[in-house]
Amino acid sequence: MEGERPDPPDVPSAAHLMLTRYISDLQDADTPANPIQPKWHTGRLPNSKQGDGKPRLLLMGQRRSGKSSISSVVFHKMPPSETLYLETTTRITKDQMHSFMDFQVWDFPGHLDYFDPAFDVDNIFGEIGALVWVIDAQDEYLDAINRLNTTILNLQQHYPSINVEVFVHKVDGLSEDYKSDTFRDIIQRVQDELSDNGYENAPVSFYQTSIYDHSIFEAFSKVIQKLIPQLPTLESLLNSLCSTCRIEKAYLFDVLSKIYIATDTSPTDIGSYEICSDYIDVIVDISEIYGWDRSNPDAQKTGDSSAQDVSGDSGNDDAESLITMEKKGSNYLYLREINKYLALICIMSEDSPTEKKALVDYNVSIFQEALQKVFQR
Ligand SMILES: Nc1nc2c(ncn2[C@@H]2O[C@H](COP(=O)(O)OP(=O)(O)OP(=O)(O)O)[C@@H](O)[C@H]2O)c(=O)[nH]1
Repeated sequence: MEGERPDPPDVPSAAHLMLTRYISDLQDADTPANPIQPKWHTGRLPNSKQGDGKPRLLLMGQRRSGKSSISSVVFHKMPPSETLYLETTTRITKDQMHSFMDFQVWDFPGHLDYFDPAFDVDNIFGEIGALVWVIDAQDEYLDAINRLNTTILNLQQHYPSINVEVFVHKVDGLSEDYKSDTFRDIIQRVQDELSDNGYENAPVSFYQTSIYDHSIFEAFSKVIQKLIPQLPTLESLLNSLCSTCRIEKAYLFDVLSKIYIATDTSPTDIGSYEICSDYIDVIVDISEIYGWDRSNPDAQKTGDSSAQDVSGDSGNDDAESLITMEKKGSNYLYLREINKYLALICIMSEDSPTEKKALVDYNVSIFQEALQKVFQR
């Protein structure tokens, strides 16, 4: 299950040169090197009144479309079946998330008209990173689309940089044909309305989601990724790690929410995300039983053996690192806790990855150092 970090192995120089090069470039890592501004909102929130730069996600949509369920399942680990007993939301519910980055999730009651002059529209939309609009695909959705269209058109006039993320939700109960027809129909209706009003390139994206499978986590991963300014740097680091160690797919996960904040740029499929996400559950369960409270400074001072860094790496504040190799069909999974919030999971299909484990360990530790410079916290 766990292994000690070995002495740096005798690796081919090209292998670690590639990653160390990224470290030396990292002074600029906060700002993507590309001078072209990304078309999505980067979470920097230049208009932020508080200037706290904490992206805010708004959850909006019709009554009973599933907004509170999504927030409870993704951010509070509520089992999906328990959402049946959620009460209707009557006031705006604000959740503060403290994870690899701080952000807020605001859950809106379904019946509110946000553009009513009684509301301080600037206070609601002035500082947001993304608007997640939830449509119940099992219900009559024309009203929902009309409201969505009105909202997008309003936003386009006053806050054109806000990402609108449309979740076509509750697709679990639909047949494959009906599901794809509904999805296409919704996209068509929104795009027609936008182009009729001259907004061809509005930042609107669509996802099929359900709280009963991994789709909601995958969709949220993509929403959150657009708010991470360092995303291009993270992707480059992961690409480099994959090519150096011949890893098929690497994900950087936020352990608690199971959102992946970055992956290498090879094609993603939901199957590999599911395997990794289930694996995180296993690790979280095991570390709840056998883990230790790393925030306890006394334990380190007294040299309590239960609080030792399992990696044996005593200079590292985010000390615990966990290495696992497991055979899953023909694939192997490698997990390493990167810091308090993040874990790296790699999928490999080598015949015998144990032979190159030292190389992977070494490169992952370099990746870990690089990441600490990208995410200061
Ligand atoms: N089948 C299915 N049901 C879902 C899904 N997500 C939510 N639900 C159900 O939808 C119902 C309404 O969910 P809520 O989360 O309360 O909806 P809401 O949008 O917050 O509703 P308001 O608070 O009234 O605005 C609950 O019974 C949930 O169990 C889903 O993905 N699939």
